Amino acid sequence: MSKHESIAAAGAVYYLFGATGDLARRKLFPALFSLYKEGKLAEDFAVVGLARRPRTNDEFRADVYESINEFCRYKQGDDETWKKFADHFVYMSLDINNLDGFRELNNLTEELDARFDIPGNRLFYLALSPELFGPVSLNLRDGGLLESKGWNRLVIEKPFGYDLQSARELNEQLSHVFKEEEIFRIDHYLGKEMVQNIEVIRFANAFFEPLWNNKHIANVQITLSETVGVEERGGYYDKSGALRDMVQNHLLQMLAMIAMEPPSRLHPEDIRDEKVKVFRSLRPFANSEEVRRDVIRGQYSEGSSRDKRLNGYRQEDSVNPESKTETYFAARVFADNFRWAGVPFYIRTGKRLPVKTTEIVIEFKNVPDNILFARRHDLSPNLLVIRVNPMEGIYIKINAKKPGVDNTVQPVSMEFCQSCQVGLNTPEAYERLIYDAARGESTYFTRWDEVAQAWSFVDRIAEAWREDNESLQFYPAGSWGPEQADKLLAEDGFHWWPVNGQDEDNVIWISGSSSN
Ligand SMILES: NC(=O)C1=CN([C@@H]2O[C@H](COP(=O)(O)OP(=O)(O)OC[C@H]3O[C@@H](n4cnc5c(N)ncnc54)[C@H](OP(=O)(O)O)[C@@H]3O)[C@@H](O)[C@H]2O)C=CC1
Ligand SMILES: O=C1O[C@H](COP(=O)(O)O)[C@@H](O)[C@H](O)[C@H]1O
Repeated sequence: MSKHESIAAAGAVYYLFGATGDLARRKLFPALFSLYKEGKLAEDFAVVGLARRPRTNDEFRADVYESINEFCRYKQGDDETWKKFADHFVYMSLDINNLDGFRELNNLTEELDARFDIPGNRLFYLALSPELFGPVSLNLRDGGLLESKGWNRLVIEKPFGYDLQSARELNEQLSHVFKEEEIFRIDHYLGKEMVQNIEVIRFANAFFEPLWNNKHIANVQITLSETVGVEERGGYYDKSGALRDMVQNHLLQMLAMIAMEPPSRLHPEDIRDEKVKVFRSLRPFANSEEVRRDVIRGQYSEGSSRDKRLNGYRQEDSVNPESKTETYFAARVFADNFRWAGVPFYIRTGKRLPVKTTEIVIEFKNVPDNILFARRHDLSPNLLVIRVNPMEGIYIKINAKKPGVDNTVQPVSMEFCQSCQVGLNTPEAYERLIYDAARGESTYFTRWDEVAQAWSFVDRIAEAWREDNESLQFYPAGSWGPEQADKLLAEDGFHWWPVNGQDEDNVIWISGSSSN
């Protein structure tokens, strides 16, 4: 057996619903090609692109070729690899609502099984708008596509519902056709290297785990900031807003990874059980006053970045000119459990902020007041910063003696820059997630009870906002969002730590990256 064969996922037919769409072009084709290049897809697979638009197989392969050229971390390179890869791709025009089309798809599948020696495994990837998730599942069943002798898996994109009620209805529809263990709900943040690294940083380091509690941690800050505006996605985003688009999923998932107890076994269900416990312990907002006190809701107005004028949200195409949708969200959240009692988690996300970054900051409590240092110097708190995106790495900030005779203390940062070591060529989240789904590894997919708990937390906020016409704050595009988000921390004696170490002029950097 060659090295590659030992890591390849089991052969399967991959049905890519939404094959002419944006996600397929920017993420899914490139991810499949990278997996193929690395031997994680052997030769016993086929990809069927599905959408309504007509395409010949050759036209479809040309689309895939262009997408890889533009977005893949591996370019096609040698023609031989590309030709072999492209040969596995076929296209079929299909309307989700046409059951006969699914029967035809079943016939095509039999041909592909025979041609590529595929053992009857099926992976259905729904890169479609969410209202089609239910109908596709029913037609897959009624069209006979689930009757093969191998496994069936459904990979489903976000958003999973609009609120708890609609998520329940969707889940109910899917559960008539697929078992929970066959459903792989994507949250692409769980596919990111540094989000997966949280478990290792926490549970494989004697430095951190003993301190990982309310005795030693003062607060946790999670920032997911974006420079982009709503772009062409107004149709979707104006109904969703930051709360549903980013908080219900990515931000709460990262919070759960930080806050969860160590699982008793490294089994997907044990890990997901621990995350559910965190969601259950989130203190629900009791009424709209509490939401007003602890949650900031903003929308970008006209502004600028690097001398470029930027439209306000309401001026964007396909957005209601009187929209009250939030493009910024910040909140103070508590997990009411033994480990985290009293520790605020500050979470924020926004569009049209000054930088694109995702960072998690763990701020430790200061050492006790002592005659040696804490009374004589203004000590900076120790920080552990996990850089998720786009730079990957961690740094810790500690206090050290400034060289010289006057015995002063200065902050020193020690950095592990993962991006500098492996370049910007780490696997994309979608590569990892497609590979995991093909291997039946569900750890980094969200289970139904996690999704439901996250919705019930978020729904209380949405409900309070529905009645409230005043809490929306406007912030200039290109700024760090409403000032109220700073006040939220100031009330507790904290401040947002600058992202990317931006104002760390006084910090000495000790890098763990370049010499390796
Ligand atoms: N784009 C992104 O970056 C991200 C997207 N997502 C999620 O991924 C999903 C897809 O998003 P995206 O690719 O941007 O959407 P697009 O609108 O770009 O693509 C939608 C796709 O669905 C197909 N489609 C629409 N109606 C039908 C139908 N009745 N029958 C068959 N095919 C149909 C379209 O093809 P045709 O018109 O030819 O039928 C097209 O291929 C959504 O759930 C989105 O929320 C999640 C995270 C990021
Ligand atoms: O799911 C989404 O995520 C992207 C941000 O993802 P990233 O990997 O680029 O950080 C966000 O722009 C989009 O609105 C949202 O739907």
